[in-house]
Amino acid sequence: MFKKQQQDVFEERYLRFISILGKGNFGSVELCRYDPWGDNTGDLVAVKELQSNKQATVTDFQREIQTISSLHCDYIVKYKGICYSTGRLSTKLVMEYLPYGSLIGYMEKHRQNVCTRRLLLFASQICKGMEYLQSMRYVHRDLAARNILVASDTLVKIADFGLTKIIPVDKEYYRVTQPGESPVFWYAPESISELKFSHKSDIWSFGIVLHELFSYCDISRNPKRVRSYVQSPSMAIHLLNLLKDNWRLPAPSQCPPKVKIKTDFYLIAFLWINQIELSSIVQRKQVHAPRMLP
Ligand SMILES: CCc1cc(O)ccc1-c1ccc2c(C(=O)Nc3ccc(C)nc3)n[nH]c2c1
Repeated sequence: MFKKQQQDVFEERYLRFISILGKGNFGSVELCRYDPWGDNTGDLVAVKELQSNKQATVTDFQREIQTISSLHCDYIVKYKGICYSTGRLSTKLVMEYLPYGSLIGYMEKHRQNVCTRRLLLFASQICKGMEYLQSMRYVHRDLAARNILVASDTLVKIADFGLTKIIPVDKEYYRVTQPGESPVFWYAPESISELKFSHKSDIWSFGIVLHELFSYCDISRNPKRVRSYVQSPSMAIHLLNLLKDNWRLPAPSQCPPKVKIKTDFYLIAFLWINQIELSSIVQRKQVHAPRMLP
């Protein structure tokens, strides 16, 4: 079923369940310790098990494993391997464990200590992770602060590749057949209206992530027009009409003037399209880029 490399295969008998980390696209994520010596010195890992055996989900899960195992980037959560249950009744995806959890939870806990420089550092790391994904012709399709994980106070990584698709060589976009649970608030207009996904729609989602970042992931700071995250079809139509009337998310109120780009808060995403390093614009704007910015 998968190309097996020795270090990729984990033995179920050494995978010790610790706790549930969360529930994502068609699977729950568990914190486990892979402890072959049985002395609690093994590594902590994040494990996703396929919950349902619907064929379509099995195929999606296999695609997720093929996708994540082909990605090697400092700003993307690292694949560690797979674990077959006895009798191969189920397969588990084993990933590196990031101890600080999602960006949303991190901001709730550490918001007072996160300055503009750190937000720009996180934005540039997400940007670089997405540039790498784009270079591999992948479209993430679910880029949102909830799918950004925090490895340390100075490092974030892109996670959850359950909806990721590869753009065919002869095409510029991927069109999905069924909408599924659509996080429309992060969707570009063409993704809402035509289920079309491309590098450009990922960049649109990146713009929404920037808004989340500079709102410190505080949902109460969203404009009244699109407060609810309800994924109802009527919400999708409402949002699409707003966007067609050229309404855009305003830069968050507490966004520092130095970062608030006059033309459009999406300028940072524009830099991505043109492969311009965020750090160069930050320096040009005399925004004191964090020392950590490469
Ligand atoms: C295995 C599922 C998956 C699939 C994929 O394609 C890409 C990434 C992941 C993934 C998802 C979640 C995590 C986590 C975490 O949730 N960590 C944490 C830490 C602390 C707290 C409070 N909550 C949470 N760590 N590594 C993770 C990798």
